[in-house]
Amino acid sequence: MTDFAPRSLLYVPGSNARALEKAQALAADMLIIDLEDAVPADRKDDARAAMRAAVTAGYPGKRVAVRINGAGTAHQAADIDALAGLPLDAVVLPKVDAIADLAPARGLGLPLLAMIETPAAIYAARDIAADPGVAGLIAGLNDLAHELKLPDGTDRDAMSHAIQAIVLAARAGGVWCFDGVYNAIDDVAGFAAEAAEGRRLGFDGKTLIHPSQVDPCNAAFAPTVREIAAAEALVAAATGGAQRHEGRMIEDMHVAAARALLARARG
Ligand SMILES: CC(C)(COP(=O)(O)OP(=O)(O)OC[C@H]1O[C@@H](n2cnc3c(N)ncnc32)[C@H](O)[C@@H]1OP(=O)(O)O)[C@@H](O)C(=O)NCCC(=O)NCCSC(=O)C[C@H](O)C(=O)O
Ligand SMILES: [Mg+2]
Repeated sequence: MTDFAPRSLLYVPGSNARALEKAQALAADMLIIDLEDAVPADRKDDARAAMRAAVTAGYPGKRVAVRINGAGTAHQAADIDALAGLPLDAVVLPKVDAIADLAPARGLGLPLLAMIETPAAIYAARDIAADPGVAGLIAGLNDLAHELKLPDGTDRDAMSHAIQAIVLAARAGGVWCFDGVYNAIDDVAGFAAEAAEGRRLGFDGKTLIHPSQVDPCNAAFAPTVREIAAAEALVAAATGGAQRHEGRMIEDMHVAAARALLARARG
């Protein structure tokens, strides 16, 4: 994968031909073609075939991953077989509860994006993120809410400890981390608020379920004009060590962060 983390990762059901086609023209940084929860059990074979055809035809300019079914399911082995020889950027593994769950996909030789979506996974996230095959963690907050037996519609503040644990584990392991999906596809303001919150919490990007979420997500995770100007001023003013800059103390880590933001802005 390229150096920069994808900001927007759009799930595209492998069983939805129109969505696979439409994804060509969307500005998502990464497509995640889904063979898991979006695909009914009796359509898994069709979805694998459609996924292979779509990936073989290609998605120019986009990174492409496939989410396979989880370890211990009846579907995973056939999913892994279906990935053979495809030009993928990553494989998304759902419901990774322990590093043992990574084993079946290791032979693919592709970066793994491990989904953290159970209480057990929250406690194992540090080990999972430290695994050399893992390139990033993805929060699976629908499943986590279910596993936690949260009432339907509960604010995600109820999962704040778990969400921060995912970011902490990813940073400790030096890998990317991506926020969970926002289910209310018609709630534009709600999506924007949650995407902004995800960035504030330290996520690199957000997983998405609908084309309408792509552009707002890219905007939420891109440096703003104001941030770019502030970073340029900070870098220009930096002399090394602690100093006063525009009414606050800055040190070397602030300069490093400003340089990283500018590099991200240049793409
Ligand atoms: C959520 C949806 C089922 C909504 O479907 P629908 O009401 O049919 O959508 P629209 O009519 O508004 O669609 C408009 C057009 O956009 C295309 N479309 C829709 N979704 C996608 C998509 N994801 N990628 C590409 N294109 C898409 C439609 O085909 C329409 O096209 P056109 O004909 O030109 O008008 C649907 O959006 C959907 O299925 N989304 C993805 C669902 C999914 O993948 N779910 C699994 C991943 S989320 C998850 O598992 C969470 C995690 O594991 C956790 O635990 O939290
Ligand atoms: Mg899930």
